[in-house]
Amino acid sequence: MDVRVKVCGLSTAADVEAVAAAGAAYAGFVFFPKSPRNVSVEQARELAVLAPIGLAKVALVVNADNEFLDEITNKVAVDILQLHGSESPERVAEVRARYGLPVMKAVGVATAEDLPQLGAYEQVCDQILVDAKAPKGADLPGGNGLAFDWKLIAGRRWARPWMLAGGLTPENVARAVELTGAAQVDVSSGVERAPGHKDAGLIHSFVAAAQGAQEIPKL
Ligand SMILES: O=C(O)c1ccccc1NCC(=O)[C@H](O)[C@H](O)COP(=O)(O)O
Repeated sequence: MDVRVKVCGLSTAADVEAVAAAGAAYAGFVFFPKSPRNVSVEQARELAVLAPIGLAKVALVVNADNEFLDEITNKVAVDILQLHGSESPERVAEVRARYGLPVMKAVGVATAEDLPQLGAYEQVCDQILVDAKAPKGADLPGGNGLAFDWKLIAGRRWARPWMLAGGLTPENVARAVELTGAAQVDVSSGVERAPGHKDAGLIHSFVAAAQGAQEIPKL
C-alpha cells in the first residue's frame, strides 16, 4: 500500500532532514507549551523553510485562539492546521474559513462510544486524525504513545481522508495498517529515543514499515 506518513513533534533541523529523507509526507510542529515537543513560532518558522517541496508542514494547536493562529499563519509556512483540542465542529469550520488552509481535526477514540464524533467532524474538516483518547488527567491530549483497539475502526471509511494515530511504532505500524486499512498514519513518541527527541533510525524504520504494509483483503 502507498501509505502516507506524518511524523509529529519535530523540533530540530536534523528531525526535518530525517523525515524528508525517510519519505514521509507530513512534518508536524507542536505549539503546546506543556509538550516536550513544543516549538516557538520562531523555531517553527526556521524549521518549516527546511522542508522540501512535497513535505507538508502541519501546525498542531490545542484550543488556539485567533490571535495565536494569526501569528502562526503569518510567520510560519504552514500547509495544514491540526486542531488537537476540544474544538467544536463550529470552531473547526470557522478556522477553516478564516485561514483558507486545510484543517485536520483530531478525534480521540477509546471505545465504540467515541466513534459518532468522527461523523460530526467529517462534515467540517479536510482530514480526520483518528487518535487514541488521552487518559483522564493526562497533561497532553495527544502524543502519549498509547494505542486504542484498532478493531473498533477496522474497515470503517469516512467521507474525508483520515489518518491513524496513537501508540504506533516501527514494530506495530504494518499490523495497524493491515487491520484498519489506513492509508495514512501519524507517529510521535514511537520514533523518539526520549520524550521530545526524535531518532532518525526509528523514523526511517517506521516509514519503511508503514509503506511495506499490506491491507488485509476482504473476503
Ligand atoms: O505530541 C504532543 O506532544 C502533543 C501535544 C499536544 C497535543 C497533541 C500532541 N500530539 C499529537 C499527535 O499528532 C501525535 O502524533 C499523535 O497523538 C500520536 O502520538 P503517539 O502516540 O505519541 O505516536
